[in-house]
Amino acid sequence: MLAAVWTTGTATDAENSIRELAALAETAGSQILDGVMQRRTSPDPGTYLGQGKAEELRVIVEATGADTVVCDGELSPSQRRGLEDKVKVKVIDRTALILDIFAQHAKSKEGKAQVELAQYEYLLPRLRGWGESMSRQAGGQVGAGNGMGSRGPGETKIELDRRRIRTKMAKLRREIAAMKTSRVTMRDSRRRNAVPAVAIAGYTNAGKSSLLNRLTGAGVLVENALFATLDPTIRRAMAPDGREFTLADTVGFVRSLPTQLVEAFRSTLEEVSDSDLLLHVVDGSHPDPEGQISAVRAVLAELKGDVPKEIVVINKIDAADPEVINRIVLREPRVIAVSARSGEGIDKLLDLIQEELPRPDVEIDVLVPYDRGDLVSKIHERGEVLTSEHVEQGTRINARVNAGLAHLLASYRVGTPVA
Ligand SMILES: Nc1nc2c(ncn2[C@@H]2O[C@H](COP(=O)(O)OP(=O)(O)OP(=O)(O)O)[C@@H](O)[C@H]2O)c(=O)[nH]1
Ligand SMILES: [Mg+2]
Repeated sequence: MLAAVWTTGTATDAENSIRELAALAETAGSQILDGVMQRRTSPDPGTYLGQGKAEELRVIVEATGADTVVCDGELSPSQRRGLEDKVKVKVIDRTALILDIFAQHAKSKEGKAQVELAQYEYLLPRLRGWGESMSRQAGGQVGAGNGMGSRGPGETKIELDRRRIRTKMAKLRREIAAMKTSRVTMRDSRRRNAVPAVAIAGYTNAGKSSLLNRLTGAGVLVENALFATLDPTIRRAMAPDGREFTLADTVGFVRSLPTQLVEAFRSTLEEVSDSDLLLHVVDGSHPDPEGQISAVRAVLAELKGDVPKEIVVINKIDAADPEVINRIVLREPRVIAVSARSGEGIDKLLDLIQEELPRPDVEIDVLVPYDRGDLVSKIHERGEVLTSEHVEQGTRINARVNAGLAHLLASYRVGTPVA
């Protein structure tokens, strides 16, 4: 059963919101039986829904045999307990639901540690409330089986006292920090080789992994499910002019992403803020793509550091309303419409990426002998070739490269290089 209190925005916003909640609950593996929605200035402090609506919900729960109520918001411990007492089945909120999906999808050691940390963060202030209502309702449906919201360090470890949980959290933070170090080292080595980093970010299910696959031929899992990708995948890609860059697929964003998750996934999300260029993928066929764009930007704004230069990539144009696409194109300064599925617009996207990649800063004029073809390829991969000509003694190239490569090529310089 879904339950939502609708406080601001239009009826369409409220509908989109509950539809997304349904998609999230289905992704977590549940079957939606029904839902109730209530218009109120604010949620009831005791039971989230108002008394009348809560009673209505109880009746539907009984009639349908639902075993869980999922609320579209973050409930205080007492609201959750209050509503649970009323409807007599387990009540979870949107945050717990998202945490549950992340727990199911985390594959890497780092991802698992990050989710576990976020779950503890969510659990800690709720510990007492949950424990009480659990023991009061022992034998009932609450806590029976492994339903939604009970995976990970949930009910089984509930007896752990706060101090032990805090110790565990500190340990997880240290582990995550250590894993971050190895990733930063990898990133630094990419930096040294001056390979520009491009990150793909965007709302969940926008088609980020599909785009990565389309641009690089990587076989990353694509699924019509929310949060299919949790671990960043990084692949090499090539601009039309032959320059290399890395392309990173990242975890999808969602409206009011639980702050515990933003916190726990900070090091992963830094993959985005540390990149040279951001491809912000938007599902053009979604009912509210602009809402998705602002939700993603709100999460990005929470990260430290500068948000990199952004290209808005409107995806799924094969399924989208052209008017909606036009609306977004007019609003965004750097924007392109593509279909990762059909390949439409992908060439133009690659041209745009090439234009926006950081430009290497040293201009060189070199004559490379024919037996150093390796250097010529390096110039093509790492630099921006302005002119290239085959002469008797070798290949004469005028290009922009980074300082490291310019140094490597110093002995092949012709005339005076322009810095
Ligand atoms: N019609 C259409 N569907 C697409 C297109 N690109 C992706 N999809 C579909 O959209 C769904 C989500 O695609 P993914 O690539 O997994 O999306 P994602 O952004 O990586 O999603 P998460 O990792 O779950 O956040 C899949 O069912 C894809 O087949 C497209 O250009 N057109
Ligand atoms: Mg994905």
